[in-house]
Amino acid sequence: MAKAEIPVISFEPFLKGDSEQRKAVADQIYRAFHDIGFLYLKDSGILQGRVDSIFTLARQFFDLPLDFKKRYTIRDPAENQGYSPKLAGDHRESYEHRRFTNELCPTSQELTDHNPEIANFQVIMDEFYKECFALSEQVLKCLALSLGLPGGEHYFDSMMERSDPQLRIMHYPPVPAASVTASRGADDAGEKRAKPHCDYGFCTLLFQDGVGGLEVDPFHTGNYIAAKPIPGTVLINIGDLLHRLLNGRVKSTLHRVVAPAVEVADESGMLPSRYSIPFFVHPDERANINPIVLSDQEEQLYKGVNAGIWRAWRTSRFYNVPEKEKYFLDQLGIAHELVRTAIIN
Ligand SMILES: O=C(O)CCC(=O)C(=O)O
Ligand SMILES: [Fe+2]
Repeated sequence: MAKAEIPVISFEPFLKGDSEQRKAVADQIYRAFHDIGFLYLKDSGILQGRVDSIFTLARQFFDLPLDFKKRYTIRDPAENQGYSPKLAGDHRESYEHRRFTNELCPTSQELTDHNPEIANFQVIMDEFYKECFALSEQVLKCLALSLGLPGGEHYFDSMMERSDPQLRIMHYPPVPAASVTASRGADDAGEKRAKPHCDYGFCTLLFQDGVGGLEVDPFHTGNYIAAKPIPGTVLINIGDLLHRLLNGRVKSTLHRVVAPAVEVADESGMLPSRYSIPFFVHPDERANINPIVLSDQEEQLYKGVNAGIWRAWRTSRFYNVPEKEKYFLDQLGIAHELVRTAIIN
């Protein structure tokens, strides 16, 4: 069994090196995704200053009055754009930003009326989005290169050209330490901020603040390990759709977010808030995700699915809309299979 440790990989030789160096990085990346489904990428090309400014923007946005934020509430789970107040079971609020659809994005005028410091929300989100998008394309190239997929490193190009990933800014509000102690069960690491789940797209780039709490269950045995924030890195993990497309070669791994230890409570008994910024990479919604087999002996482990219906199914589930969830699941025709984990979001 592979070691339960999330590796730190430098991307620089891939970005600046010759073909041999690029292949060596691609192989390290594939190995990490194969073994554990998570890795930390350093020297990714995304500058820390850019990451810091998006965290500042997130804090400013979530500090706005709830009534104001609710004006931009997500209307349709399949569209998945806009603000989302705390959902049952989780302790977080979020805002989703897309590439092509941002009707629920507050304008600079609307924002500055409330806080003169938050101008250019959309511009800053769009710029960060572009950097995350470009990095995710490079990471997919690594997988294609390492596995020798048809078309070489361009294997994913057609699936990404019109793809519409989602950049989420997320705020976990402070938690009363007393509630964490009260809810702690024998095998419970404390009040959960995000329940255990696998991501459902191709892969996720995650930026987190210094508070910590993200945990990963590498072998789905219930033995969670901490995915601590490492400054200057991007944490990247595989989602269910890429696990399917690569016929199980890379792992979509369970993870959750727990509250900090009660010892770090402030004098009023509150545990600190937390901010995180995931970029969920989804392929073009028209793409058919047909598990790839690389030899005559290899069997397809999963049925092919349409990427758009898959995403609509999983977002309906995430936002608790059971009738839509059932509708899209029926269209996929995979009810009998219900992915590899019992717990999904
Ligand atoms: O907040 C985090 O660190 C992780 C959040 C997460 O896993 C998710 O939103 O899918
Ligand atoms: Fe996640």
